[in-house]
Amino acid sequence: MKILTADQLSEADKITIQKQGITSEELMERAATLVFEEIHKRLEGAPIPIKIFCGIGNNGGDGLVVARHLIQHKYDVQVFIVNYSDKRSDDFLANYEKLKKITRNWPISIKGEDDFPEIGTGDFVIDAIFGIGLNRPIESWMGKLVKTINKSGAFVLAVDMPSGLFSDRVPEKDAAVINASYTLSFQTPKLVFYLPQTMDYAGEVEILDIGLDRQCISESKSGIFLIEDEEARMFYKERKKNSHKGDYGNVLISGGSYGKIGSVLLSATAALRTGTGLCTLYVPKCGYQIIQSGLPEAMVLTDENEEIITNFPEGFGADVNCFGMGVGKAKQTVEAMEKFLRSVEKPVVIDADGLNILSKNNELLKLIPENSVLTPHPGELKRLIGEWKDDFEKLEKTKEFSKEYKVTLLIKGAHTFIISDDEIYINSTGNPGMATAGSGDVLSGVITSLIGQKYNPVTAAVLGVYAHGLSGDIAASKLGMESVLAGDIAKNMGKAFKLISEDFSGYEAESQ
Ligand SMILES: NC(=O)C1=CN([C@@H]2O[C@H](COP(=O)(O)OP(=O)(O)OC[C@H]3O[C@@H](n4cnc5c(N)ncnc54)[C@H](OP(=O)(O)O)[C@@H]3O)[C@@H](O)[C@H]2O)[C@H](O)CC1
Ligand SMILES: [K+]
Repeated sequence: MKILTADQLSEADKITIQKQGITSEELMERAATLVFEEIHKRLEGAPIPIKIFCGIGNNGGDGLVVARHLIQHKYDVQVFIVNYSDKRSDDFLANYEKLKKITRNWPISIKGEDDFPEIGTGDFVIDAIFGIGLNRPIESWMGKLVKTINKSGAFVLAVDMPSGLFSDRVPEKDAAVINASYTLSFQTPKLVFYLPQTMDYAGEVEILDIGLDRQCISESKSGIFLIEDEEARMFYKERKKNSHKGDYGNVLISGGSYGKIGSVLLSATAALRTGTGLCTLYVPKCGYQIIQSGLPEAMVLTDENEEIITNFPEGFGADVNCFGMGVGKAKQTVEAMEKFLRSVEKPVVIDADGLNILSKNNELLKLIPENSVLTPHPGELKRLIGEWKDDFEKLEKTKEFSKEYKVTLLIKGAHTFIISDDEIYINSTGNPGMATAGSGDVLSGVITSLIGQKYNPVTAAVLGVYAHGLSGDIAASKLGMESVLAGDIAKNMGKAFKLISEDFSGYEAESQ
């Protein structure tokens, strides 16, 4: 799903009104009715106290529409108008009048701290103070109101955006921003729902299709995409009946050192479980028996050194190479990596210590073949591209790096970002159970495997991250998050691809 900016959404808003021949009030009614329906579906008429805080713009207008429907369905509702200015929007005013006609319990105006209501843990708060129209930090008594709501312990549902959260920048430290439990957002996801510094404000996010003009959305220029089941299925290529192992890639994974042979074993297991035809590992001598007995399906080549990699096999001719997990940073290993980079022409996958070697030996960067995939976690990324001020700058600097060296980079996290040139793909699968040793080694194996199966490297990275997360979700649904091991992520890969290629209903049924 495409991610649009606030300006693009406002534009789509106008074009929709024009093309569909509706008024903006009708569009508000449509959007906010969907919010009501979602709430009604969950509350099923429960008599809990609902407090709706409405601003005086269109986000506030949405709040008034939701209030009207809830009252008409006999919910216990009190509306508060956060009366910070006289500049009320037309649609706010129209809905204010409509609300007054259906209830004697008129909205209460809040003009300062003295008007703040008591808010308790048992309340259901709807935040409709500001949406995508926020253009400056929330200040004075309004800021205190936001902080009071946050401290109340009530369940907070944000309409479109948590108030105080900008769609295009990170709030200042101590800024007043609603900490929503749940956000129902209109039409497209917003980038800030997925960035580590801002994602917690939104809580759980659901996107409501409010029927904005499809053509306008598809023509809106955006380089940011949320990757969900639909996209993953689009990328997936079925295995042909008339095929053999040579069609699915000859992969060489080089890595490991004494005490870290498990990293390569995990990568290779993941590559084979992702469908690789032939998998060879290049490891120090000490890894030979471990690999042969741990993964008989893999072939092993050993370095002349017992404990570290000091060389790179010449003329092996793999379809794709992966280098780095567990290799350490010894001088001879750096030389081996240089030899590796000089000897390969096709895109490679570089992970872990391979990345740390690159950040310490910048002259190697220009040797990386075009279209290669680099898979850093945030610490490794920082060593590669330098410090960043905030998540937005992190994205910009990563894009610059990607353009300069013509590579795809991952930024691993709760939502892994895949960055290639000017495009950003945000992954939607995965869970905190995957924050475990070796999880990254498995991911490198999956991406390497997909490149070997002739996916282009960007698609391999996007689909690989998605499948890795989905496999982790399957593992967590069986084992519980705490018990997920990296090996479980590799083990469930087939099931993940089965879901991607078939349909997701089975997974939903199983995880309940
Ligand atoms: N686009 C859609 O798909 C639809 C959106 N809807 C809803 O509309 C809001 C956006 O509404 P808008 O009126 O543009 O903006 P807000 O309600 O978020 O804000 C209202 C005005 O408040 C002023 N402002 C901004 N920041 C602050 C602040 N920190 N303190 C005080 N005042 C502030 C600003 O006006 P100024 O003239 O003072 O700059 C805003 O314009 C969207 O989020 C949806 O909820 C439709 O209902 C359906 C379609
Ligand atoms: K809001």
